Amino acid sequence: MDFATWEPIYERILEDFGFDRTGDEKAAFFLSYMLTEENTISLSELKAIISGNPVLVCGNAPGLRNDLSEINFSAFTVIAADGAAAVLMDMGIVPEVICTDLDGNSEADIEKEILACEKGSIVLIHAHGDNIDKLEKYVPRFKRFIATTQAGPFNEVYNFGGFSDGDRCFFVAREFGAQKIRLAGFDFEDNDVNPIKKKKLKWAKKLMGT
Ligand SMILES: Nc1ncnc2c1ncn2[C@@H]1O[C@H](COP(=O)(O)OP(=O)(O)OP(=O)(O)O)[C@@H](O)[C@H]1O
Ligand SMILES: Nc1nc2c(c(=O)[nH]1)N=C(CO)CN2
Ligand SMILES: [Mg+2]
Repeated sequence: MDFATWEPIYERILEDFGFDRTGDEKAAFFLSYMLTEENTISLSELKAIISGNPVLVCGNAPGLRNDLSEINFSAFTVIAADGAAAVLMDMGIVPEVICTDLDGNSEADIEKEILACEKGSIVLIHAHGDNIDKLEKYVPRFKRFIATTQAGPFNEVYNFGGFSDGDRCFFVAREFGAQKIRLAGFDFEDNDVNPIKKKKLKWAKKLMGT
């Protein structure tokens, strides 16, 4: 999605949450300074594993494990949203792609994302106004990654659309030409979550058009 299309949606999201665009821009700038020639993954590598392939996008709803029990993993490129990566790793599956803002459920989950990266996952690390501390702490531990922002893209900091980890996975699958997208671990109506998460799920549902 080009930024001109995303920007009005982004502005509505900022207003709804009371988030500040400047904070997102500062975080994106901070992340951009952590990119080197060695730790940057090219978009062509990402495209090569998505384009023309069926993609399984995994959210981290409580039903994820159950949903995954029906999946033939060899038929899909797997894209995992933050905590969903840890669930997959615990099942012995290394997702091909992970979208994360590094604020998953626990430090143990982040360690599993770092391990997945070592085992070949392409990790899209997302900068926003509320995760600069996490970027500073964990980004140096990722061997290779792609930097993303929800504000304006610049240099090698990309915006493929989407806000929370799950809907960003979906936008990445679409942007890079997935042949079809199957969802696992998405429960937009989950009431067993805090009010902010509830609002994020409401936006995810809207953005993913379900
Ligand atoms: N019922 C649900 N509870 C939690 N996550 C869900 C649910 N349904 C779908 N998801 C998706 O799973 C993604 C990963 O969830 P998880 O709780 O691991 O990460 P998170 O880091 O807290 O998410 P985010 O940072 O995007 O708020 C979310 O971004 C969301 O889009
Ligand atoms: N500024 C800001 N942006 C976000 C935030 C957040 O807490 N603050 N959380 C997200 C997904 O959890 C995605 N984007
Ligand atoms: Mg997260």
